[in-house]
Amino acid sequence: MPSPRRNAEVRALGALGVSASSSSSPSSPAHGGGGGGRFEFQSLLSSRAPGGEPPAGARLRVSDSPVHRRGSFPLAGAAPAQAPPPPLPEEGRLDLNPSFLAIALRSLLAIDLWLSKKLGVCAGESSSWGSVRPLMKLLEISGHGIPWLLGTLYCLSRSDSWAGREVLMNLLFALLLDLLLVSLLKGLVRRRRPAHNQMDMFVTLSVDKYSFPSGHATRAALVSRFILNHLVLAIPLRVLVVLWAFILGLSRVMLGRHNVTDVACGFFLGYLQYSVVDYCWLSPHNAPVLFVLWSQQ
Ligand SMILES: CC(C)=CCC/C(C)=C/CC/C(C)=C/COP(=O)(O)O
Repeated sequence: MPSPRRNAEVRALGALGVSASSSSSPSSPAHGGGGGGRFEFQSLLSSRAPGGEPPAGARLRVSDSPVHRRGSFPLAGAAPAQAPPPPLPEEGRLDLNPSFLAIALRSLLAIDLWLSKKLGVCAGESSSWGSVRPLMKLLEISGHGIPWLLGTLYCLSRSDSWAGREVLMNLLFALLLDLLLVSLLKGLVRRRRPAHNQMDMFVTLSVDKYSFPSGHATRAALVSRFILNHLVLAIPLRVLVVLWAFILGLSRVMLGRHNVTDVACGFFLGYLQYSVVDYCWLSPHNAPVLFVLWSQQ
């Protein structure tokens, strides 16, 4: 009997449109293209007995491709192959032993793309929720880096208390750290924005052609955590801050700017960034240079 684990792996790959062993087109990235290799799940399916006969658990046909037929085992009950197949040459063979983690990640990505497309209801004027698009774009500006940076600088210049200056200086540091980290990650990961996105965003940096992680989501999580921890607000206002962050994140997917994972990871990153800011909290004691402007007045 094939082990349940093997069957599950083969089924999961089938669901993803990947056959466990097949002749693949070199140009097809979904089939590990670029190298023209075949996916040969050797360790899954070819743990043969020393005599060349496959173990009972390996009597599982996963592909009908000619290449695989040559190197695979027949279905249980079918006539056995006349001679054991010659081993595939090492060169040019792409061994792929997908772990459950890899399959889970691929499945997650497939779900991510599907869900993001479904939720992208404001991606264009003609989309099903196209009439809400202007509102979503307004929300987009509310989480943009420029208003937050300029707003913080303005408040800093007007602040007349040390406590206020300290908080604002740390908010400025948080916003700059966020811009830096998001730009670095976008440049490293280079995940393209969804195909249905229209690139009509208000002032962007060059890395903003990439989508992972969502800068709006990191900022929303960072700023809302910052506000909740450093401003004394009535409960309804606190709820409003959390709602703003959540809706801003959702609007990124609805506008077609991001996939769901870009936003989810963005929220997580922004949450972590706040912890870093809190840990490195700047004050006139540990960073007097930053406060020197005011001490001279
Ligand atoms: C000081 C400095 C370099 C300011 C630049 C501010 C700026 C242009 C930020 C870009 C904000 C933006 C468009 C982020 C993209 O957000 P996603 O949610 O689409 O990743």
